[in-house]
Amino acid sequence: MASIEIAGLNKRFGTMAVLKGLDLSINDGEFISFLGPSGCGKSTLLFCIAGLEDIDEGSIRFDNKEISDLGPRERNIALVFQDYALYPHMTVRENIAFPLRQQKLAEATVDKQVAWAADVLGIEALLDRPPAALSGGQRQRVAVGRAIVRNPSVLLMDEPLSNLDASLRVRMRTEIRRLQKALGITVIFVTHDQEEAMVLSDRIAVMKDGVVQQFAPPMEVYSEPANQFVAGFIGSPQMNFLPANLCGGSSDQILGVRPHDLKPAARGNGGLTLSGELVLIEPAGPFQFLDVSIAGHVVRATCSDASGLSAGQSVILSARADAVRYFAADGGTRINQQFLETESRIHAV
Ligand SMILES: Nc1ncnc2c1ncn2[C@@H]1O[C@H](COP(=O)(O)OP(=O)(O)OP(=O)(O)O)[C@@H](O)[C@H]1O
Repeated sequence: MASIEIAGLNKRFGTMAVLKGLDLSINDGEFISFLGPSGCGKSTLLFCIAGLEDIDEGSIRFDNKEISDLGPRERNIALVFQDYALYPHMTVRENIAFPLRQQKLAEATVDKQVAWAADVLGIEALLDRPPAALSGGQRQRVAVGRAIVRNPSVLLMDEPLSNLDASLRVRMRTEIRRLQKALGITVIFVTHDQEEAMVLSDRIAVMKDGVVQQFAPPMEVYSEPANQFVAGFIGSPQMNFLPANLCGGSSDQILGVRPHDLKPAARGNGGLTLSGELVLIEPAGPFQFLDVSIAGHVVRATCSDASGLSAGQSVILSARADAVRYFAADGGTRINQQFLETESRIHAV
């Protein structure tokens, strides 16, 4: 277990700046996700923490000790990759024991630690099998077993679930969270899957173009996004964005409202009211999504019963005032402004 302090971290590949002055402070025992679109620098940041990539400027501290000049083996970290990287010619037992044998620990200690890791992960029955005789989920458990067997200070995971099918991913993420809580270990988890980051993490670092856009607990990132990029990246379906002046606001602002907060209504309900033409009804299990065209902008709303609605008709959509967010049209920074209702906010098609 360790706390991690990253300050002023810059990383370049040739002339390309990939990490740009990153600062992050991670508490001992926290589960942190690095989340962002492909190429934003998540894996590079993870590899810098692991010692697999050198940094150009800045510092990385574990428990207040500078480690950026140490090699990977001296950092007491463990890495789990997407492809598990198990040794095919070794049994599960030998795979898990491998990092301990490299440390030249006594065989009795190796046996005890392997038995402990196998017990924690529920894979005792698999110990004598080769990796080829395991399912994807079992291989993933073995990779985690090999990572935790030497009690690392920090567990670094680079998209560890992305090779698994959807239902197994959901099961394995619950297991990873349970394991992390049981061990109290600091985990950094790289993913581009926002749902995975939301359910697993104590805090999420949302990244774009080598810069951390926001570092906060999942619900804060969702409800109080720092900027339009975060607001659009977190939440599915994506937050609706409209020029604020369409709804009586300022022309240098963008108004944002989530589909789940926008519902059809017989008339305005005192919050944001929009009217437009219903273009599409999309069933989504217990509710339906409605796509509504408003002055050339299609917004998405949610409805629990669309039986009285059909494409082509006019609809009124309503959201509570406190569900509305504002962003600067130039740069996207969040503007901390309350939605104030006025008649002019009702937009007729
Ligand atoms: N060894 C390297 N040499 C040169 N450029 C690199 C190297 N590794 C990564 N990059 C570049 O650095 C940028 C960040 O890559 P990185 O793998 O960190 O992104 P990522 O957010 O993890 O993306 P993904 O989700 O696709 O894995 C990308 O533009 C990538 O092409």
